[in-house]
Amino acid sequence: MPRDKYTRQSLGATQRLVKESRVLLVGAGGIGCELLKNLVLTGFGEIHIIDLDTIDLSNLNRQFLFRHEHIKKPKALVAKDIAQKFNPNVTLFAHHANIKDKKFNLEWFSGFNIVFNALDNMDARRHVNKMCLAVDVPLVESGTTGFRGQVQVIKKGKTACYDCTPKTTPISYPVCTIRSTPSQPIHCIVWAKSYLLPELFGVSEDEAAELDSSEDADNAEEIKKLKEEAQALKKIRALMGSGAFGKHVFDKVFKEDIERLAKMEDMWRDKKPPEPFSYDALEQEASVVDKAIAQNGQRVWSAVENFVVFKDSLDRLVTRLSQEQAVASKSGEPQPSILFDKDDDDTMDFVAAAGNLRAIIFGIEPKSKFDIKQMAGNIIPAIATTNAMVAGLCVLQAFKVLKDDYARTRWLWLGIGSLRTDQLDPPNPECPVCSVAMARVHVDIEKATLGDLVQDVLRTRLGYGEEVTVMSEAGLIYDPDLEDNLEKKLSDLNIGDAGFILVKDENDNPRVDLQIAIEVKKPEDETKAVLLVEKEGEALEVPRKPEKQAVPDGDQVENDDADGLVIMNGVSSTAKLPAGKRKRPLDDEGDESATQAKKLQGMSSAEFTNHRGTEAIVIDEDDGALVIAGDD
Ligand SMILES: Nc1ncnc2c1ncn2[C@@H]1O[C@H](COP(=O)(O)OP(=O)(O)OP(=O)(O)O)[C@@H](O)[C@H]1O
Ligand SMILES: [Zn+2]
Repeated sequence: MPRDKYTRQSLGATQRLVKESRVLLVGAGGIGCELLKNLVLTGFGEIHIIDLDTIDLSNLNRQFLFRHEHIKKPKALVAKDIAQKFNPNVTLFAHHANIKDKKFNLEWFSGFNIVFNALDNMDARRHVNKMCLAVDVPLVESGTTGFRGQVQVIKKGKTACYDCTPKTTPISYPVCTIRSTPSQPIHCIVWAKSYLLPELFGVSEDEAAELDSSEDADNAEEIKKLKEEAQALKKIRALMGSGAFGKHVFDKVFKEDIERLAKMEDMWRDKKPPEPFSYDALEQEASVVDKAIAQNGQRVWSAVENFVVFKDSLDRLVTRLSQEQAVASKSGEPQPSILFDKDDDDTMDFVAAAGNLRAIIFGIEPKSKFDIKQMAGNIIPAIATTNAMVAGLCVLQAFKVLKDDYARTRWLWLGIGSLRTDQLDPPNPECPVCSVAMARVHVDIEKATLGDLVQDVLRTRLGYGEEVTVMSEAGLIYDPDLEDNLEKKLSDLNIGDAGFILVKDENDNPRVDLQIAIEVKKPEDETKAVLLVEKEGEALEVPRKPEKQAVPDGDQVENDDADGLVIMNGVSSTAKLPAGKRKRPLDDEGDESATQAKKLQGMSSAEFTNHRGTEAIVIDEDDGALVIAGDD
């Protein structure tokens, strides 16, 4: 029986497209391993895998292509070798490299039918987004955080791109919650990590991203007091090195500041006021506690155990800072500071113990060091099944992409126990990446000057007037008052293969911004050093900016309810569904605990910013099989 009998049966005509396709998979980590397996088993003809990393022990629990003997070997190469065994009929290529490497230039990207992102960072995602837009190759973008995940199809001119939606900034907390009225363990942990530790050993609280000052004006009186408190702590910092430093710090933050807060009766009308600690009382009990307790990260420490770890870690940090200061003074380097790092035991012990002492003062449940490490380090566990589901959804979307059926591609949101589908947004007309016109130029890098680009391409070929500015990735390189660079070679201006140039038309009735992708390749017309790449019969024209930018229609997709699906058990309700299928609305709408968990975990993911809460549909077959309505 031919190996592809079943895929042919289930995919029909699409199978030929799959077989003939050339795809790129960026990232061979959690999602990447699952996705590669799916692509190979589905029979995608040629698959390129790229990953810059080597295999680590911690990857083995979910990156199932890797085994213990592969540790320290390149992910891309091992993934290729293992996946190849699943299906000898597909051709695999592995690249152990950074996708941002110049050798992966536009020409290389343009050779793929689809690109899949299975990455873990915004920088690489943005790069791939930009490259795919520049060569008009569709991109299937995906990501997971814990039990949540998403898949987004990106197609130039038809859908929003990765940069069309602003990405959320990391989670922050109001200053007053952290400094005066904590109510949850995370507030005490953030206090220790982003206030106390930096005040004593690092940069000032003003620079801590986790502290949100936007409500300061409403609490002017309290904020003034808090500033005074911080000033007093700075004075104590000057005592570092003296024998009594630890006691000074302790008394300041766990006694005096707390006594001041406890006196503010208004604050404690509905809750128990904080109770200060006595250094001497704890010191008496401490003699029976071994400081090695710090190594027991699973058990929640008692007040006195936290006290011992607090003093011990403070001593370790003081010694370390004074040694680093001595070295810096000798070599004339700037004064060092100690920053929080969850994998640095000294800072981790300090944050755990100080955070717990504060929690006990405010009647908040203390946590184990292990739990505090997760919270302080914003560690969100990677879940193998979430990755697997997201990887499966990527392939389902890819079938529609291959058929050029963008009206049916969807934005998919995997939640806790649910899967929602959403229409893809049209491109955002304000997007700095995809709202601009795009062009490619071939450049003879030995000869080409900025003048060639401005004169031959912008003025002569595209009809730009005098008032034009040109920017490279490093900044402004040309405007009517900055003509010095015109005679310089592009290479001398650090513009090379896979670089981008942004052109802004400053004339009356200006054109939209133009992004020019640079490709180092001798132009076909040998008389030219820079040549615009144009498809035959499709001369590039840069449109004028509309008077008032209207939101374009994009490729409006129909609202096809039956295309939505949710994977869940259970039944209810009726709707526009194929006969024999049943529907019920999502049940994690307004899920407080999920929202809270997301906040606590510092889920900064842009992944969830665009969620519009569309009602989703459950489709169950009577036999329990999942049906994907609308996927023919
Ligand atoms: N610029 C890049 N070029 C190529 N591969 C990249 C680039 N940036 C990230 N990656 C790869 O993308 C993959 C993302 O996978 P994943 O999110 O599972 O991360 P991980 O590093 O394997 O696991 P974790 O971060 O949870 O320890 C990683 O294997 C990483 O090496
Ligand atoms: Zn965009």
